[in-house]
Amino acid sequence: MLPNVPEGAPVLTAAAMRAAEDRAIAAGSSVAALMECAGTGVAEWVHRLAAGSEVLILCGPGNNGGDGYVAARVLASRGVPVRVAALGEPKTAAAAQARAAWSGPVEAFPGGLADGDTAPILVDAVFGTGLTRAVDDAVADAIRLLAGRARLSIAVDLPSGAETDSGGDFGAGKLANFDGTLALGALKPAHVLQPAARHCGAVRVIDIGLGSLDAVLRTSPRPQIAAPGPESHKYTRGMVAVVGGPMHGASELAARAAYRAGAGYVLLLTGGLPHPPHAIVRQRWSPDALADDRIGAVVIGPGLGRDDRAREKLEAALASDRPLVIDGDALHLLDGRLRGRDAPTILTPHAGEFAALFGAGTGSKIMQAQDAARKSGAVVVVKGADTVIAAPGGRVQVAAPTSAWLSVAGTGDVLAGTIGALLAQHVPPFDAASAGIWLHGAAARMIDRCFLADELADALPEALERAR
Ligand SMILES: NC(=O)C1=CN([C@@H]2O[C@H](COP(=O)(O)OP(=O)(O)OC[C@H]3O[C@@H](n4cnc5c(N)ncnc54)[C@H](OP(=O)(O)O)[C@@H]3O)[C@@H](O)[C@H]2O)[C@@H](O)CC1
Ligand SMILES: Nc1ncnc2c1ncn2[C@@H]1O[C@H](COP(=O)(O)OP(=O)(O)O)[C@@H](O)[C@H]1O
Ligand SMILES: [K+]
Repeated sequence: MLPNVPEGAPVLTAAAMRAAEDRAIAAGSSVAALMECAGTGVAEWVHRLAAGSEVLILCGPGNNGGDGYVAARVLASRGVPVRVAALGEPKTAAAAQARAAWSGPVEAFPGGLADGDTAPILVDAVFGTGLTRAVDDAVADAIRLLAGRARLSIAVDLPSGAETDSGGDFGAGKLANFDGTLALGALKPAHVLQPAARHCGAVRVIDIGLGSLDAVLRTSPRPQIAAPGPESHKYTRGMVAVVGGPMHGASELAARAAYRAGAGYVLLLTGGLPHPPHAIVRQRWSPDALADDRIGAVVIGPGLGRDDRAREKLEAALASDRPLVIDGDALHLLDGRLRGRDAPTILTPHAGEFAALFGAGTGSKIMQAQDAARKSGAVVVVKGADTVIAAPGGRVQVAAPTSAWLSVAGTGDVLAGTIGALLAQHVPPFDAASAGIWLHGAAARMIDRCFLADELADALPEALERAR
């Protein structure tokens, strides 16, 4: 049930890490002192996890390798059997110093080790945040082979070959899968962005003495959502209007999810005969249906269609002063129409909808989401296995990885309804998006097997219980 990365934690790019390191050094620390902290922290985790088994540490030429030498020395001093294999000589002063303090032998890597001469515990300290170009095939192949054969594999700071800021793969599809990654000082984007994130295993942060970190980017925190009090009634709990269209199932899912996420009243504007769940109030669409002041949020897009009638509904929703969640089909009809809208607006595109709305884009998913939020003036949720939430003012979060079982039809509709429920309770739009994604992900993690989107909606109350 625990997420694979810490929640509400700062996420620093390679440049921000260097700046934090510079600040620590200006305040009296040194690269060697930070490396000593990092390597000792790694050794403490490995000592606990190795339970006496032999550890093989692969060291690269930079400071990531330096961390590896420190860890080797500390582990050996605690009686753990350790072998070290290095990719060449250290190129930095701190790494050279760390290697000089390691009194054991240093084997050549990849060399003979590529044949699979491994140990039960494999520690990858080959490359970290300093990697700026593709890793040689022989090196990437060897790390993958050794990690695959180990009983437990741990990456120091990052899986070697991960691109720190974009989560890309400098290993040309050869990144190894690790059981765990020990992030030094702070999380980096590669711990939460795909494809790198899926190679990290469980990520834990080691404090290396950088002090408090002021990061724009964070992982989404666990929200705190209060249970209704005695003064609550159905309208104070939030009234959500879901604007439906020809694909009824999608808007039904959004409406059901809105209730399950705590809304007090859900209005489904499609018409049709009553059918379960009867709590959903069904009304025919009319352009003045959104005039009801009690409506706290409108969800539009799931099952809306893309015809003239859909356009007319979207126009009415945009013209209203109600907070909006715009998803699915409605995203395809937007055409820059958000301009001039003052009420809170949240866009929830998946990658295809995002590209259709904002173009192919360059830079990391985080930068693209920030850019889209700035241009549109809306909170933008770019969905996927690494969901990014960005606000027009620059605030940005990445959700902790959840469950790949979410990759099934209708889960986006459930998300739109979930966010709508929080928005209708006057939660500010960025926080409503963040909390909605957390509840959605927690529900998926709790089921943790193949499910229907309906079942995901029905698991939301249990997720709500965990957000108190
Ligand atoms: N920031 C902090 O606060 C602290 C950071 N610390 C640690 O430092 C790490 C960052 O260290 P780093 O900057 O020395 O870079 P690192 O990741 O070891 O790799 C770069 C080295 O590899 C080389 N190289 C690059 N690409 C290559 C390739 N394709 N194939 C082969 N070689 C290649 C490159 O050499 P080049 O040829 O480019 O001169 C360079 O020598 C960070 O992740 C953390 O573990 C802690 O110790 C203390 C506090
Ligand atoms: N591989 C995956 N791992 C984790 N979450 C995923 C994955 N694929 C999709 N999701 C999540 O599932 C939801 C799918 O939404 P969407 O693509 O709009 O589906 P639909 O339109 O069918 O409802 C999003 O919240 C997305 O983040
Ligand atoms: K590494």
